[in-house]
Amino acid sequence: MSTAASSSISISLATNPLKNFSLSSRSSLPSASSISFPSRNNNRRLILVSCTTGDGSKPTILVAEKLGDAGVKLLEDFGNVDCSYNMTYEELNTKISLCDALIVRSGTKVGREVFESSRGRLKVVGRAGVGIDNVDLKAATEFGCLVVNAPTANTIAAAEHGIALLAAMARNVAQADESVKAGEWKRNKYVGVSLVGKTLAVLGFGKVGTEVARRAKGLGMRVIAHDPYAPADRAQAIGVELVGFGEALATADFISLHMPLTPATSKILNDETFAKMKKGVRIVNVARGGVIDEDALVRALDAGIVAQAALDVFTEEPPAEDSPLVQHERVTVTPHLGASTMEAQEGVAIEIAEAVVGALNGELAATAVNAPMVSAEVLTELKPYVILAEKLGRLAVQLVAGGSGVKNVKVSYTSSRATDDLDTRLLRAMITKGIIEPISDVYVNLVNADFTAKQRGLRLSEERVHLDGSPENPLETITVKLGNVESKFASSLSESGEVKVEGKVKDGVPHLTKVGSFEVDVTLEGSIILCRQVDQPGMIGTVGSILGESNVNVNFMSVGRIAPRKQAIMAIGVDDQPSRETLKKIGEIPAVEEFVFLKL
Ligand SMILES: NC(=O)c1ccc[n+]([C@@H]2O[C@H](COP(=O)([O-])OP(=O)(O)OC[C@H]3O[C@@H](n4cnc5c(N)ncnc54)[C@H](O)[C@@H]3O)[C@@H](O)[C@H]2O)c1
Ligand SMILES: O=C(O)[C@H](O)COP(=O)(O)O
Repeated sequence: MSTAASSSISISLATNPLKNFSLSSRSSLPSASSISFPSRNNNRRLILVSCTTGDGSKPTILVAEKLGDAGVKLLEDFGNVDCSYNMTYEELNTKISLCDALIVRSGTKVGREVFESSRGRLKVVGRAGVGIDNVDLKAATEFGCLVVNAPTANTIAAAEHGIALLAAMARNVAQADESVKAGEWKRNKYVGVSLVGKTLAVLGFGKVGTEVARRAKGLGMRVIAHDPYAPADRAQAIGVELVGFGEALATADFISLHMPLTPATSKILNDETFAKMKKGVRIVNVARGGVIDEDALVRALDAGIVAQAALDVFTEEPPAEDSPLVQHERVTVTPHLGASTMEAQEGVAIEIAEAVVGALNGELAATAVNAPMVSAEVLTELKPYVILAEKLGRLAVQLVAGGSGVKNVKVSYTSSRATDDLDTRLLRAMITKGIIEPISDVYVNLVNADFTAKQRGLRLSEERVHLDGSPENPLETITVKLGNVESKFASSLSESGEVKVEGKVKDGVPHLTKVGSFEVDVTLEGSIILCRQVDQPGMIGTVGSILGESNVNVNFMSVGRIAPRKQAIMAIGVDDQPSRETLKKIGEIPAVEEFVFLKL
């Protein structure tokens, strides 16, 4: 048992002390213990999103497009795997309500209807590849569904395909092949152009763009690149000059596209931008069809601005058979083969299977697309604070009369470390989870916490307060205050009228250290009974006996008081849920002015 004196004397108590008690619980909630944390030496396991199925049954993983055998095997070792290729959108929407995870490539649209039809069961979408333009990320986030991709395993394959198309286009390989097979021998017609000494503009200097640039340098080309987000030193290191978009267009003999399809890059090559290119430019696209206005490309080909194009990707896949672009004599096409090497497909399958299994285990792969990433080291250090954050949110909301009225949340983090060192996204998400879940049937995780808070009109403001002292711990205290609410336990109100709870981590264990203006000290395990009483001898014994008689195990007790024989708060940690009858007996102790039972 520990006793703490209140640091603040001015507590406003109701003139007619409330004698109330309330049972607040939601036993079906996922508990903080379902969150798993990475070991320090496993860098791939980075953050948490509680994706576990909850009832202990094996998860069902729907694989909607051909996935390499090694990946399927990994999935089968973990869950029930349903490989259903070539489903219609309607079939997918029907099946999805029975699935915990879905794995797709670029050929499956994962729209809002998929998340709606899953009715909350779908916890992770794995994109076996890079581009996630076929997944409705906004809808996924709203539904708390994690999206992971496999961003690295097909980089080389895509770059090699880009180079293959570049060389094939320059030397008319596809056209000449078709001609010879048709019985012709037209050596003069298929004279090509050389690559050496020509300028290649790489648009999108990310993973694939960089590998294309490296290979093009090896072919003796001058390589420039445009990418507003690429670091200059990476370009410099391989002898590539980063230039503005206009300069890239105006100087390139060849343009190779390697940016993602986003609202900003959609139809980035259009009538206006084609007009700025060198006459006779040649274009390769292994990124996404949508980055080119395909009608404008046909016009530019016909006008002689673009001499040739080599395309692996199209706005609609497959494109219409009679597409003037596909049928154009000076256009070389492949059916989205960039990632299609044996090696890349095995790699992608393993990469995505590991990420999906990790997510279903309650971890998050380093390749999360719609959730913040926190390094393994930070996560390990923050682990007890994450639990503290959720429990403080859970306690605070249960202290509010009619908890659903909570709109204003103020969170204060004190730390003796530099305040900008503290990444609070994880803590904020867990406080939100703690506040929202006890008063709704919404499942909150790291993916949808901010969205859910916004949707419910919950305004959460955070402040980081620097304390002098040893920066050994990432945090000293976390305080959660709920403003503009009425409390069902008047003593939990701060001087400024907010429901206030404060906690800290002691020896790795989260503790409640303050309620309103009263200091307490109780571990945040099991459930808590808070009693306000007139401080007098025998109170602890009286309450302890009532609980003991009902076989309720007390794990911790703490009393915080204003002054001897004045108001005090007794915090009692209990392992078991007391019956209503037991709680009623506590409420009937004459010195008890108000009390509340809170489930963690
Ligand atoms: N054809 C295929 O089979 C195939 C295979 C792999 C990748 N891809 C596609 O290739 C593209 C690139 O893949 P990656 O792995 O290199 O991705 P990446 O994220 O590593 O690189 C994309 C780069 O594009 C840059 N970018 C974003 N907006 C831009 C803009 N407006 N202008 C210029 N650059 C911009 C980004 O800063 C980033 O550096 C993606 O669209 C991906 O889907 C296609
Ligand atoms: O974005 C990608 O990874 C590529 O376009 C590959 O797509 P795929 O998985 O459909 O081959």
